[in-house]
Amino acid sequence: MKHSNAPILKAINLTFNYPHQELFNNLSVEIPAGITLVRGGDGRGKSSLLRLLAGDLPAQAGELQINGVSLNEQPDLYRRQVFWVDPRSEAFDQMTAHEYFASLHATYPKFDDSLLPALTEGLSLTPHLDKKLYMLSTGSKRKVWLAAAFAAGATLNLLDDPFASLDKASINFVVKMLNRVAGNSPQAWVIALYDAVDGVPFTTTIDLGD
Ligand SMILES: Nc1ncnc2c1ncn2[C@@H]1O[C@H](COP(=O)(O)OP(=O)(O)OP(=O)(O)O)[C@@H](O)[C@H]1O
Repeated sequence: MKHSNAPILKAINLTFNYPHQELFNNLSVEIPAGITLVRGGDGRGKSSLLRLLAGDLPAQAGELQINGVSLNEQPDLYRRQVFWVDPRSEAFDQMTAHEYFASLHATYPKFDDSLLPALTEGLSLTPHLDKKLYMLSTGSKRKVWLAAAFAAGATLNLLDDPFASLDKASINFVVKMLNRVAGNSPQAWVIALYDAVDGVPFTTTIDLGD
């Protein structure tokens, strides 16, 4: 048996539709280690698919498993394997970035503080670490989520439009980090984008159409 080739996430016959917007009917996908691109035009359901995989949006039918742990049967254990933040979240607004990072240890036992100085430096976040998140610009707040993702050590990492609102230097840094984590074989990274970007080593594409 080649365990290393087993998919990290299995979605089986997922169905999710909004009342006036059909999105997914019996969608089955397997996500391996490495970087998976979820691509699609405006409104094709990229964000909704990430939220479904995170266990944030409940599917109307179907099954999700990460390394054999079922979202339906063991929701807490499933969610602890996932790093996901809705980029527009205001849930952590009263925390500083430092406090937010510290709060993640409870959920992610592999959260690696030793990575934070290089991550915050690479994303030019260092001057903002002691500000409450509501004080940060959209781009800086998105950088906090990105730094957290790269430090969390979660099995499945879901990034919604990770280059949005970022300056060029930070985009280059995120591309560099994605190249680094692409080889972390127990980890899967799922990245929702309008289209592929140069320099990111995608291994799999889930195409939601234009
Ligand atoms: N809460 C909701 N109620 C009803 N329809 C919704 C809701 N949220 C999203 N939709 C619709 O579902 C579709 C998919 O939305 P979603 O945000 O998942 O798409 P997306 O591919 O991420 O698009 P974008 O990149 O434009 O955000 C869109 O047509 C959107 O208008």
